[in-house]
Amino acid sequence: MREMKRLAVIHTGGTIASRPNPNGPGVTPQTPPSVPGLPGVQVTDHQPFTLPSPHVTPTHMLTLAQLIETLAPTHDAVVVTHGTDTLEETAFALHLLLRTSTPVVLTGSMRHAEAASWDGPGNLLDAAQVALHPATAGRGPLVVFGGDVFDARTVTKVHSTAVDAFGGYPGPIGRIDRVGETPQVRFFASPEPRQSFTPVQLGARVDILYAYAGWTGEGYAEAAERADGLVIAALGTGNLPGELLPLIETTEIPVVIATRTHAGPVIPVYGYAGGGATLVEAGAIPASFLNAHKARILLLVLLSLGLNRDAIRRVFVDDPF
Ligand SMILES: NC(=O)C[C@H](N)C(=O)O
Repeated sequence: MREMKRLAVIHTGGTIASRPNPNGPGVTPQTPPSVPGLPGVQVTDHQPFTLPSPHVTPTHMLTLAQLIETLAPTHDAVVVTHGTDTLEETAFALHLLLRTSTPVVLTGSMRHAEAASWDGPGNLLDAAQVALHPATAGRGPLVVFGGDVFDARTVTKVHSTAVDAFGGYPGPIGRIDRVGETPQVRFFASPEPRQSFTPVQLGARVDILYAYAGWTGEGYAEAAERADGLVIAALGTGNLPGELLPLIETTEIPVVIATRTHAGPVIPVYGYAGGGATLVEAGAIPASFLNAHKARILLLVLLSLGLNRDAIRRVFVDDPF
């Protein structure tokens, strides 16, 4: 007889666990969903916390990583349900923190359990079947949403209400569809080597500043004073107004430059004051393809490990992550 597969489902809240609030306005996370129809699979449910994802912090992400590491040796796969607003930050944190090779898939929903168009059960079944599929091993944590399979490094929420809420350049790395009840899982990319980091806490403070036309550095000095590291969602390939250059030159803490555009890398092209080449010369660290909020997660992991600015630069610039 074929052995039952073991799937751990970790519920953390979000719209997929939400319904109208009986005591007040709006919808709130209440009851976690169950995975619909998975014959031959033994499912165990875990609920480390039940939060709307805007309330999820890096400390919750670390707790989740530790729970996954304890469940992984006795399970074939792990699914995490999560609110969609910060799902990509948790997915990327898990990408950095997890050492296990047990497949981990995150999902959520855009419509709550009492909405006619609730997308929770479909996404949850998709996530479970992708997680249990043999081709999923070795890919690091994935996000499955609307049938698309995304890499944790590149996935981003691209729509505030649509059911197909996730995308991100260069797009999905796989897809799940069904013929009858049989899942058809296809991947379009090969697994890549990853390194993992093991901080015991994520207590560093990293603030994000958002660049705009006419920014002369408002808020920069205060942020540099209170934080252990800064990320700037900069313009284009990683450029800023000229007024920012002297501020960055005199900043001792790591300053990471991401782009506020929705695709493409940060590269040191421009040599005018505040251009990317001058910022890198002034000590700023380019975030490559990471968006600002994922660059923040990497920076706070590295700061929490006690790495200095040069070591942090090496991880951002040289190492696969
Ligand atoms: N669709 C969702 O899950 C959004 C919700 N505000 C959350 O992130 O918790």
